[in-house]
Amino acid sequence: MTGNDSRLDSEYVRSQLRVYFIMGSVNCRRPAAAVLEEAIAGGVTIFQFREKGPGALTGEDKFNLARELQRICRAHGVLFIVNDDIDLAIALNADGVHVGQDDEPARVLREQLGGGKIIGVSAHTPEEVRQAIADGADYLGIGPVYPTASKDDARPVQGTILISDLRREGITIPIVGIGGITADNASPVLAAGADGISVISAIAGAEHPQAAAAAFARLAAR
Ligand SMILES: C=C1C=NC(C(F)(F)F)=NC1=N
Repeated sequence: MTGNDSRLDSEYVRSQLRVYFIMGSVNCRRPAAAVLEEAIAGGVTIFQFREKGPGALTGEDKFNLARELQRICRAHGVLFIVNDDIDLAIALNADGVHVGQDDEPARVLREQLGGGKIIGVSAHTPEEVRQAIADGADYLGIGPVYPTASKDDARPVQGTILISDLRREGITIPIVGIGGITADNASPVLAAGADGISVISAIAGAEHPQAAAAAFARLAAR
């Protein structure tokens, strides 16, 4: 039994971040469960359920889809993370949550979620990074690295500069880059010092999600 505020080993978290697939029903061209099965077969290492935007499911439909996608992740040993919806994460005993700057700080969430859960925080500036680390985040989502169509209120595109600045300053917290990442532009994100790349439409919107995921897995292999 883990204590209410116990944290997973940082190196374990880092190892799981290589190919971070994020999606909800609105991102998929075909049923989300089929897309997730393909993405996992292609080699994604961690999944985030992010049911957001016009047409997103709510209530019981959202809960049922989340539970179906969690079942698929568990069947393949892939971590299942919930975006923003803490109550849903608790109800499903998800492996963790990912929150933005306008959500509760990581230390509060850790109490609510119980021990042994992963808490990821979006950070866009050095100040947000410092605060998230102080609050006990397990990893940071930094971006948008490139222009993105997946988030209509994205912050200004920043390239890989903040990622490389943090590593140059010796900040070692696990980091994933996010925002407009494709197989053609993923390598500079890893070269800048990110431990993984996170992807929505390049996999969810692909004609063949398994092949798309496999391309990222090849790029992200150590
Ligand atoms: C806005 C987001 C920023 N980063 C990430 C992650 F890739 F998981 F770190 N997920 C999000 N939903």
